[in-house]
Amino acid sequence: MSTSIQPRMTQAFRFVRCSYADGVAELVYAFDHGEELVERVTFPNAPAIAPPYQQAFERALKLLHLVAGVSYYKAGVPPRIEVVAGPLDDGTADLLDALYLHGLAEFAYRNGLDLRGRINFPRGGAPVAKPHALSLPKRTLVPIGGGKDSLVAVEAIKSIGGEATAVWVGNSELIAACAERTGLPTLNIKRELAPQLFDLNRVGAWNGHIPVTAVNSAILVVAALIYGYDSIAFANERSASAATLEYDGQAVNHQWSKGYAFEQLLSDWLHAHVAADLDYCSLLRPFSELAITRTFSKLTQYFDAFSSCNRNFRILGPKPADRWCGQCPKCHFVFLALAPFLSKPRVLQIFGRNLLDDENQAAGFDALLEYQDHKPFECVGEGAEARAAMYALSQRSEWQEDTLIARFRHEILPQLDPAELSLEPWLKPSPEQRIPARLLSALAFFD
Ligand SMILES: CC(=O)N[C@H]1[C@@H](OP(=O)(O)OP(=O)(O)OC[C@H]2O[C@@H](n3ccc(=O)[nH]c3=O)[C@H](O)[C@@H]2O)O[C@H](CO)[C@@H](O)[C@@H]1O[C@H](C)C(=O)N[C@@H](C)C(=O)N[C@@H](CCC(=O)O)C(=O)O
Ligand SMILES: Nc1ncnc2c1ncn2[C@@H]1O[C@H](COP(=O)(O)OP(=O)(O)OP(=O)(O)O)[C@@H](O)[C@H]1O
Repeated sequence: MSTSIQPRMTQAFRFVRCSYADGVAELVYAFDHGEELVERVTFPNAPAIAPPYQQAFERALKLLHLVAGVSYYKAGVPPRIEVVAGPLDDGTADLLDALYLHGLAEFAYRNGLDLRGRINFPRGGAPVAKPHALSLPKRTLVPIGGGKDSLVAVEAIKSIGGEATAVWVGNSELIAACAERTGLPTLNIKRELAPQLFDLNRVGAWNGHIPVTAVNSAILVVAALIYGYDSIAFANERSASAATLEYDGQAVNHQWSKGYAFEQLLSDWLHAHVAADLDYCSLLRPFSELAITRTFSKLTQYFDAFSSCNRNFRILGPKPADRWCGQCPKCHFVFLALAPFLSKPRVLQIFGRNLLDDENQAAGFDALLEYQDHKPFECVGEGAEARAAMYALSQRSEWQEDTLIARFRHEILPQLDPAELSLEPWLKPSPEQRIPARLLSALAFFD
């Protein structure tokens, strides 16, 4: 298939319509009045929507349409945004304005664009009546990403006997294997991007990172109403709220839609628009990456199945041969963050190599430490926690002589304040979280 659209030359991005039938949601977009771009999300074995859930479902579907549009909008970033169904109520417009501005901040920074003042969803629609509780079944959708964080969240919920389903979006066999390994019931939702998007990329559309966690979240809100769940528990860590860098007075955070600001916006929006008893939260919000890797280090049953390397999750591009590419910031960070809590042979067994004994990886680890570089545009912990992990390894005889640890000791450590290198503060939870009362006792799993 080919396309005649020149997205960078267009005047308007249009949310044309969305529909749902027989488990398939169709989300339709267009630039100006050009050809339609249709994304499909398929919910397997979907039962008919129960009548009391109908209004909530329609609102959730509309939100999914608006959120998933970010993949296409970014191809052209035209000056106008139009919603054919009519203007949004102010609360919905606020959510979308924030999501597109902050969720595309990395995209804008890397493409030399400034989206401030450009993203204005049409507003002024009638306010919606606040929804009642729907008496949703007391069970939880736990999204699985194939990496350590969601597996920790699963085990925390299992530890309190919570009823839960492991759910994932997309076709990843790696995620499917992790989901099976949890022993929970599983649910795999399919997502098919409009095929023209790949053609647009080939002919020079704007391209870059999008807030994909927001898209997955909106899909799971729809799923909660189709299948009947009262909560969606992501595994987004505290460190995800920290900006990757500041530029021209704006925080640029690769992980914005994993951060606490987005969690609060979406959770409030759901209570105001969808159902008083549908909770959206992150179970790992109080914890740093290091607190999570410490907990994960005890979950040995997943060591031969998980991978945090995002190259596994490409739709089109090449994937690593053996789960860990060993070259990317996620591989670097997870290696570094797990190592303080495991024996060295265990770490090398998981990754199949010693990334800290390879001088070619120096620049990658320097970026994690924010040494002569900024934090990478990836889902990695804060610079200060990477420095604490590196310091911990530099004090252990089995790691001390490895090339990059030795370099850290001689070159970088003398420039650091020893008072800021302890692991301990990173292992303490912080108070910020939106976890519903029913799941709060799962936090004891991290003690
Ligand atoms: C897997 C991955 O990291 N993909 C990013 C990569 O995409 P690439 O071009 O290398 O290949 P594909 O993944 O096959 O994508 C092909 C094109 O499709 C478009 N696209 C894809 C998915 C989507 O949801 N929307 C899309 O528009 C896009 O044009 C692709 O080029 O580089 C892209 C450009 O920088 C990124 O957009 C791809 O990121 C995916 C959306 C993705 O799923 N990334 C997650 C692994 C990810 O980054 N997760 C974050 C969560 C942060 C958040 O706030 O949500 C994280 O782990 O930190
Ligand atoms: N394909 C997916 N479907 C559903 N949820 C996903 C998917 N990919 C990631 N997520 C969820 O998004 C959140 C952030 O993803 P992230 O990659 O940080 O977590 P992870 O894969 O569990 O762990 P890691 O940090 O080791 O990669 C997690 O709750 C994860 O379950």
